[in-house]
Amino acid sequence: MDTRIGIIGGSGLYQIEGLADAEWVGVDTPWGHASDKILTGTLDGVPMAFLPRHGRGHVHSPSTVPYRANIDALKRLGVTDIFSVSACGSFREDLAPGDFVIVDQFIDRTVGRESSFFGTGCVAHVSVAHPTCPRLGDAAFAAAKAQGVTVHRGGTYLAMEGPQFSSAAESKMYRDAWGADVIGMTNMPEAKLAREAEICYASVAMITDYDSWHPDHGSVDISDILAILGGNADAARGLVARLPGLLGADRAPCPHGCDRALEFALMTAPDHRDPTLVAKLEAVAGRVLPRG
Ligand SMILES: CSC[C@H]1O[C@H](OP(=O)(O)O)[C@H](O)[C@@H]1O
Ligand SMILES: Nc1ncnc2[nH]cnc12
Repeated sequence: MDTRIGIIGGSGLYQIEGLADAEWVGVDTPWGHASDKILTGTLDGVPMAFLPRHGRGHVHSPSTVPYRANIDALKRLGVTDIFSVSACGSFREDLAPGDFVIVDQFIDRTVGRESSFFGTGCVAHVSVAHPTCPRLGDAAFAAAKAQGVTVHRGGTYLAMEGPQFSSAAESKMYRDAWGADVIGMTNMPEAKLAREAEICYASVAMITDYDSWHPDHGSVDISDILAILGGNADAARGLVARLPGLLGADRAPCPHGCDRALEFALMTAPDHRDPTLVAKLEAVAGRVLPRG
């Protein structure tokens, strides 16, 4: 199988440079429009697909990002491995603004977002006990190190609904009682949907602030975040540019099974499946859902 790397760029990362045969392509999905067109091309001989999560010009809020359409569109383009890049607040003194964290766990506090491709007429249960792919995490960590940024391997990302930032009480609870390391508004349900679509997923958190718990730092403020993001954009693009060289063009099956997540996940008996939903699932679950 061939590698195709998908990059979902978060706040401050709306395009990447250096792709050969670069082209912004629109992809139709049964889940609606993706956040934007997708920038396709190759880098070091590896096919790439870049999607700005909020759209160019930052049109979508964390709550209105079309997460299902985004993952479906990347799957349709043949993406095998997704790297998410996100701005995040920090709950730890040693995760300082400007640092990168390779997230490996999530606490999902989002509400009211469509968080599954499956449902009535085609029920499936995938495991997200380990929601990120260690192979991609290793690559992101190595790329960040080579880029010269301060990077931390592993951390728990609390996904909140937003768009408002947390209260000081929430911030302290997430940190002290729940043990979260970083906070953002977008990696859920994105990571869950990538797992359902059998795409490996890793998350690079760019720390922009100490949220609102730190006694020596004021409450999180968007102007501080933008200043850090501006300084980080080149490092994020440099990290991305190193990924094709680390992953290579040929892809073996994922040793952690991300690309076989649906193997035993389907619950609905074949003769009870809703043909309309099954048709919508063609891209993300066609491997395990043969159509008559
Ligand atoms: C610009 S601060 C808040 C905003 O930034 C993060 O988005 P992303 O994960 O796409 O980088 C955060 O989750 C909020 O959506
Ligand atoms: N403190 C914070 N809370 C939620 N999302 C963020 N994105 C960047 N900083 C954040």
